[in-house]
Amino acid sequence: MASSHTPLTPFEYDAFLFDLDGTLLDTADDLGAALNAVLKSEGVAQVTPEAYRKVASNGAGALLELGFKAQWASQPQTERIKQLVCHYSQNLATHTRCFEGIESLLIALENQGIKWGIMTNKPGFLTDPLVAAIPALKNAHVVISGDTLTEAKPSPLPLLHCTKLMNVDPKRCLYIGDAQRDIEAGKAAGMHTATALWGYIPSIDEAKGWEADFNWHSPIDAFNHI
Ligand SMILES: O=C(O)COP(=O)(O)O
Repeated sequence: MASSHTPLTPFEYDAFLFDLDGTLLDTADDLGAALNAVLKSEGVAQVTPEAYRKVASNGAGALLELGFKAQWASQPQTERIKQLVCHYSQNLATHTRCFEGIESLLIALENQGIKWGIMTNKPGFLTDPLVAAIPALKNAHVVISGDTLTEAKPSPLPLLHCTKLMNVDPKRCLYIGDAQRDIEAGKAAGMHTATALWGYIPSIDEAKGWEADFNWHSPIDAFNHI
C-alpha cells in the first residue's frame, strides 16, 4: 500500500533522502569488477554486466551467490566476501558515476533550500571514501551507512536517524531507492517514497508492485510531478 497521507509535489518536501547504490550512483561496474576478480582467482566463469546489474544493490553475498551459482553453498563464504570487499575497496570509484539527471536534481534541491542526504546499507568504511570521491555528493546534509546504527534497512531506524539529524519531520521527507527494502523502510518511517526505476531493479513491473508513492524512470521525473 502507498502511504496513507497525501503525497506532496516533489519540491514541496522539506528533505529528500537517497539510497546510494543504484539510486544516486551507478556503482555496478566497480562491484562487478570486484566480483569477477574473485571468480577469476577461483577459476569460475565471469559474470556479465547485464547479470550483475540486477543484484548490484543487494551486497557482496548476493553478487557472489550469482557468480558461484550452485557452488556458493560449499564456499568459505566469509573469506570470499572479504576477498570481494578487498578488491572493491581499492577501486571504489574507477567506473562509478552519478546516474544521468542526479546532479541536476541535487542542484535544484540546493537552489530551493531543500535538504538532502544519503542512507545506504553499505558499510561506512566503503560509503565514506566513495561519497568523498564524487564531487556532486559533497553537499549531503547527512550520510548514514548500514552499520551506523545496530539496524539497517528495511528497518526504519536509520532513516529516522537521518531526519532527526536534519531536523525535519519524516512526513515531510521523501525517500528514493531502487530496492524493495528501501520502499519498505521509507514507509515504515512514515515517509513518502519514490522507486528509482533507473536503478538495479528486478523488472519495472515488479518494482511498481512495491507501491511507492512515486515511480520515477529518471531523476528528472522529480521535476515533472510524476
Ligand atoms: O551495499 C549494499 O549493501 C546496498 O547499498 P544501498 O543500500 O546503497 O543500495
